[in-house]
Amino acid sequence: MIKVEEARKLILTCDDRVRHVMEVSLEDALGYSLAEDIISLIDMPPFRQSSMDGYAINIGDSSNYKVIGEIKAGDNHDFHLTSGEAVRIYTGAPVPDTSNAVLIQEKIEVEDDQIFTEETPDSGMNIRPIGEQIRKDELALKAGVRINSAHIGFISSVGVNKVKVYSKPSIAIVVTGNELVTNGLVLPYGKVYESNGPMLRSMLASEQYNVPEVIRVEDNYESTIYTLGTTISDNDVVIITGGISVGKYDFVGRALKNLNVQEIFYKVNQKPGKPLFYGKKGNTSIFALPGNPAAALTCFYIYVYPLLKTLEGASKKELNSLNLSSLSNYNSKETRAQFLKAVIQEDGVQILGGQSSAMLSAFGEANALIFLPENTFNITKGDKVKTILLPW
Ligand SMILES: Nc1nc2c(c(=O)[nH]1)N[C@H]1C(S)=C(S)[C@@H](COP(=O)(O)OP(=O)(O)OC[C@H]3O[C@@H](n4cnc5c(N)ncnc54)[C@H](O)[C@@H]3O)O[C@H]1N2
Ligand code: MOO
Repeated sequence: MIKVEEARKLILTCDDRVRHVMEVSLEDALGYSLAEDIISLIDMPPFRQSSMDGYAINIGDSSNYKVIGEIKAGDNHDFHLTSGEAVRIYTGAPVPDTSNAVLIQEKIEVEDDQIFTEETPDSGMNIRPIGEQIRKDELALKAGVRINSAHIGFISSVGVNKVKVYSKPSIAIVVTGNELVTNGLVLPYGKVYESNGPMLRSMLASEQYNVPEVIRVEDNYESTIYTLGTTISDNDVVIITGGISVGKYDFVGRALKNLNVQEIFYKVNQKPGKPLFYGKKGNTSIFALPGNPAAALTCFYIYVYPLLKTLEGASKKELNSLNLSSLSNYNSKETRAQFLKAVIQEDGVQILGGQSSAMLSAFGEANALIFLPENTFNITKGDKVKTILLPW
């Protein structure tokens, strides 16, 4: 059985396919990874900008200033201020070249066209210099950045409205099992509601992937071969759940062999998710996740997620992790590496109850997975543990 660390390395290193680049408008760019550096088209801010509502002054010798005009945000007129003169100004408005400070209005007394201040103004105060954030032709975002909403705002502010990005992989979800019933229908004895499909679809949606319809396949060798054969030839990534263990009616492994899928690894020394399979056929990556729902979701985060990020050209491929103090004592006889559902609190991380790979209730409560390496039998409160942050 392969170790978690080796399996993760294989995921991150075994893909060398050429990625397709396309140009999208900024409003469609959320969740795509940049295929090229973004260079600022302008200085930002483009002019000396007031950061407060108040008075732009030309610092004089006394605390009195004469107000000679007004500049609002968006105005395009300049004033020539001499020492001791001021203009009324508002946040975001251009500060005249002849002004060297902005006084906030709360600290000003006004009488007709005269203002008085008790402040001793510092040169440059409350004025954002030209290019304070970024200069024209400077690097705004590096290729490989996965575009979030802040990036869209930032790129927009520097005048860029189209970006080159890598296209997203096409993904199929196949769930296997005679026992699966669509949620909303009557549940006969011996059956369970199909939950892996909706869970993985929503996971893909939340990460801005194209969301496929879930494909169902019964526990039958021929139909498993047929369904997997077509989905593998039509997609970049196929995510299968269930039927990958060793039972007589677990047909996924045998079907993948029949379809000449190259096994990269099968079975990882971990809990949950021991029977995880990862393989390739041509340029298609195939994951067979264990059917147990919490095992499937854990394997998604730890293995499928970094592969998807690799395929879409993102430079950051894995979930963030921190070393945090455990708030719980934990004992186990497990020799496999473990991923434990956990909640990060202000002063550390708490291990949740309900760790069974068949149970999703604790996963819903969790915001992190604690990773315990192989042969970790005891965790004592205060021990540092590797804590992987879930992206929700
Ligand atoms: N003799 C052994 N038996 C098992 C082993 C083993 O090493 N030797 N490994 C166990 C482990 S660990 C896991 S995990 C499971 C994985 O089995 P499969 O991947 O073949 O999954 P299934 O048997 O098809 O299903 C397991 C469980 O999950 C439920 N399930 C499956 N798909 C869905 C779905 N889409 N929605 C909701 N629930 C689903 C299914 O009904 C089963 O209860 O094997 C152990 N066995
Ligand atoms: O790999 Mo299984 O997930 O321990 O039930």
